[in-house]
Amino acid sequence: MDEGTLNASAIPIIDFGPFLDGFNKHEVAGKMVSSFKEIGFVYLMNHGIPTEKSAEMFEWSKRFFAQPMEVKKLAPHPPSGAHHRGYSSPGQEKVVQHVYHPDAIAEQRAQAPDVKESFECGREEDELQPNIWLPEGVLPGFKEACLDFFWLCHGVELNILRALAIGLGLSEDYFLQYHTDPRNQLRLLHYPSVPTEGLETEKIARIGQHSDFGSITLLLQDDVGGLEVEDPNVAGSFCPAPPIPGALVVNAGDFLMRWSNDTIRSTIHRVRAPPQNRSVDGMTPERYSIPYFCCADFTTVVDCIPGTWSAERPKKYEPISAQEYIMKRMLATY
Ligand SMILES: O=C(O)CCC(=O)C(=O)O
Ligand SMILES: [Fe+2]
Repeated sequence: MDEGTLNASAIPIIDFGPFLDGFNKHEVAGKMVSSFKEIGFVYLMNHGIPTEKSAEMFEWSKRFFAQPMEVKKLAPHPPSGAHHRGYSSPGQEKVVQHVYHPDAIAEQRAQAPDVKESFECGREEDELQPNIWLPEGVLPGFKEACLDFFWLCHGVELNILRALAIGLGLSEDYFLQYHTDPRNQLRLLHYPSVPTEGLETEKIARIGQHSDFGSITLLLQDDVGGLEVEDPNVAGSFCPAPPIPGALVVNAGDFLMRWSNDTIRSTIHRVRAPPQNRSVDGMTPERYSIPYFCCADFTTVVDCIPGTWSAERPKKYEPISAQEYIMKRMLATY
């Protein structure tokens, strides 16, 4: 692995409890924004997702991925990334960073496919990207568990957006006006056990380096490890973001970077072999994670927030339509 100048402790651990109970909102909000400005990631404790709820969701994820391939394919992800729902088998999706030409995408995919499988869902009423479930009677309870978890994460998202607004000196509900019609995506990820050598020699990837597209991402990971975050001061140098029991990893996506005129970072990250060699017989153990991608309403035009730009510090980004940006990036991954 690359030698980073950051270490695990470079991503601050913040107790969100005093924000939620109103005891010390401004201090928590300030710490979160500082950390988003420095590294784009935080570990949140007391975030509002009860431990038993995340444990249950991981159990459902394991049950889903343990189904035979022909069963999982009964909820098939469509061939295009524009309808990002249902099951994708290993190699079907390749996450890329601002690569849009089909030949260039094909080349990256051939070099190192992402060896992961995933299941994506949104809210049930999303008419633009309808959910794709297993047929009735197959894995009963799975759909309800996913939808419950989707809404639980949405509540946590709104609280984090409130804190970020306060930390940026805006009114508490500033970002809420752009998050009224959730186009969010709950993703179950399973990285099967693979030869460690393949990961080390980069012939295979777990997830290639990328920034997230939306406002913020909430991420739960199991205890295997392997998530790495780019050192914001040294391009190409990565440090581990190891699992911390009970913590929710929260990172800023491209929209927050653009809203804040590049003061908040949408940091590049990837998943590789876990830092401690955990191979057994040359195989890296399987890994499960659950990201929840929070997106701005598709009608939003994401533009630099007043106060983040001036004659001396011009806007770095043109205003963009949230829907167009998300679609452009998703199309490049399938
Ligand atoms: O599996 C992980 O820990 C990270 C996944 C991720 O970065 C993504 O799906 O965007
Ligand atoms: Fe990501």
